[in-house]
Amino acid sequence: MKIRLDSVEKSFDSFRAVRGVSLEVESGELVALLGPSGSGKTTILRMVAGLEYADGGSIHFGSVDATDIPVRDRGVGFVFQHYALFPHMTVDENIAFGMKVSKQKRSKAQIDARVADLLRLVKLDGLGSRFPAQISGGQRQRVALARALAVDPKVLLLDEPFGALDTNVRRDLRRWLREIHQELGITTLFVTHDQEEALDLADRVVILNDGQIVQEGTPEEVCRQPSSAFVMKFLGDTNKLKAMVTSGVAAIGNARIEAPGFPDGAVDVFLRPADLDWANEGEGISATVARVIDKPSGRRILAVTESGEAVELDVAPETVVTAQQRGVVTIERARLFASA
Ligand SMILES: Nc1ncnc2c1ncn2[C@@H]1O[C@H](COP(=O)(O)OP(=O)(O)OP(=O)(O)O)[C@@H](O)[C@H]1O
Repeated sequence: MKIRLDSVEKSFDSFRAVRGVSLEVESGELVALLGPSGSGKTTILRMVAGLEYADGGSIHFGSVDATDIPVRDRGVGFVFQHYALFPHMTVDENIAFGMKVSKQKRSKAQIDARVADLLRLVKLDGLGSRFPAQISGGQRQRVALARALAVDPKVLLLDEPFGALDTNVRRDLRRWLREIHQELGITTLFVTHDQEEALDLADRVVILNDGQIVQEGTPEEVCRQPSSAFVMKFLGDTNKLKAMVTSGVAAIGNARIEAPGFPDGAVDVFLRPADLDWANEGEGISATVARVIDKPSGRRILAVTESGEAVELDVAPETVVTAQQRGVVTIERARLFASA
């Protein structure tokens, strides 16, 4: 089922939380809404769910205008970070709950069979008679997903479903969610403020700031072609350095970066740590090492340029470098944006 939002607006008193958001989620697609805290992600999801009404614009499910359809008739399943399971019901009973109260009548045998299928799907076979307090946080969120799927939703809405879990469990769960999505193909809208999670999981990422979409595209598109300094900074660690453009070329240290279309004058150069390297001499930005931090994936050098700007760069683990050493930061890739 395709979801289409057309110029959707939502204000709380005089505060415009969602400002003219238009968005399409194709049938079977998994789209992540990604943005900093307060950017309007949850409000958009709640409007799609029917838990909040839009002040303006429209929301379509397929060809049906769903804007005024109440939540129970929208055919959506949702999982929220703190949408707790019913503590007094077993895992089986939690999963069966939606089917028991649904308008669509099912026999006990049908419900039991469906619960068993879902338990297998979320890899919790054998845990059906436990209570929520007797399983882990990650397992609870898997039960919450099984419960959401039990009533065959047309659309699945997930709001930071793994937000309260630790990093390793989150990583496992998103791989698992990706597999389930591939198997079931339900149109899914996933809210997160975690860039890695969005890029790892989604077919398409929609980046929000201040209630507006600032960029959307595949993970590859938004990573390779960030449309603004905001997106560049939001998607991952980056250094911002000043450079001067003359005749379409930006000069930074003794390195030169193509700057087509930029007028002469100051420009902001954004450099990801992984797009920089360290050399004893050569073309680049002269700097002095302030600190070296060893990480499982390599070494991060914190350096200071001759003009006093801090630069962080990720280098291979075998790079020989020590604090106070002078050298050159070499540039493999850079992004330029008009000076802020
Ligand atoms: N019921 C409400 N009453 C008043 N203001 C609200 C209400 N719900 C949300 N807001 C405000 O609307 C803005 C957007 O909130 P929303 O929860 O959609 O953001 P978010 O991007 O999901 O943030 P987070 O990642 O922190 O959950 C925020 O400034 C928030 O304070």
